[in-house]
Amino acid sequence: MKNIVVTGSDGQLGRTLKEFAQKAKNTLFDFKTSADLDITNEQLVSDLFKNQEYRYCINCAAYTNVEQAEKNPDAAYRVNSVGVKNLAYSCDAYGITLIHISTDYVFDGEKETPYSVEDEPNPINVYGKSKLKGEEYIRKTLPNHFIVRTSWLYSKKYGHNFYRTILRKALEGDDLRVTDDQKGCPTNTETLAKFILDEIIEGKKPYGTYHCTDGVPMTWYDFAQKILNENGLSDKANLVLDRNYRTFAKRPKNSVLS
Ligand SMILES: NC(=O)C1=CN([C@@H]2O[C@H](COP(=O)(O)OP(=O)(O)OC[C@H]3O[C@@H](n4cnc5c(N)ncnc54)[C@H](OP(=O)(O)O)[C@@H]3O)[C@@H](O)[C@H]2O)C=CC1
Ligand SMILES: Cc1cn([C@H]2C[C@H](O)[C@@H](COP(=O)(O)OP(=O)(O)O[C@H]3O[C@@H](C)C(=O)[C@@H](O)[C@H]3O)O2)c(=O)[nH]c1=O
Repeated sequence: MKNIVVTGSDGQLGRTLKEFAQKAKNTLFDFKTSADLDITNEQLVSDLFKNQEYRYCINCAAYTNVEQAEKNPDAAYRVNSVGVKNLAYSCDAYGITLIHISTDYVFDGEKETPYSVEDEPNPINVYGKSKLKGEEYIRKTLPNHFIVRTSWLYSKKYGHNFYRTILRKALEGDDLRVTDDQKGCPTNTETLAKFILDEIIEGKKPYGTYHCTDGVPMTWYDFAQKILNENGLSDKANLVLDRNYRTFAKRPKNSVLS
């Protein structure tokens, strides 16, 4: 029997894992929302991990608001760096394997070709820097870890993401102004959940860093077009290419992961 705790379980990835967990055999899942377990509270994390017999911790908890992170870096670092450090520390103390999710935004986007796990990170925004720090704490303190970087994550059903924002705006009849100045691979949370459960946990991959995406590079504008097509809204919606779409945070021009 595998005992798995999932932190940040009310986010889009956490909720997808919860759905998949219903089909998993020989596995006991313990889903912890931010209200159940605040990963920034070292004592709470330690007390929980000490008293349970977890074999894995899948960390889906994160500060993911890229724009807000620029305005409130402390909040982003607290969750994405200090919170992750707390998890790594307690995982090490109680013999738990940490499966941690990271991001394409650890790269600066200056490379012309896809980024491999061997490429040197160099984040250009606060969110990316805070996530890289989290990765570094894990590598420093915990040998038994998996760091899985993904990109442009979306769920059609749960949470806040580009897919659901574009769909909502289109259905409300808003004009869609979307940039094409970045290239990345949109990734469905279902792909990532399967990778974690089937390939990492069941497939027994060696510890280390992995990239997991849906493997089809595109711009945000291409992605918006795809979302409209998929939902039969291409003719009705007004999608406009807007290279001046204003954002506070810098984002990597190319963050395609190989
Ligand atoms: N979204 C994306 O496009 C991408 C995400 N990733 C990474 O994938 C992982 C999953 O992301 P995703 O599911 O999209 O994220 P979401 O923003 O959907 O969910 C994050 C969850 O973390 C919780 N959380 C925040 N702070 C804490 C805390 N201190 N303690 C415990 N829980 C907390 C949130 O709870 P609450 O809402 O209550 O604050 C929320 O339920 C993250 O590591 C993210 O960095 C990587 C690449 C792309
Ligand atoms: C909603 C919207 C965004 N955009 C632009 C802004 C930005 O440059 C780009 C993406 O915007 P978003 O704010 O939706 O996505 P963003 O927050 O940049 O998404 C990122 O989230 C973090 C958590 C990650 O780890 C990354 O992999 C990535 O998915 O598209 C438009 O041009 N038009 C729009 O209507």
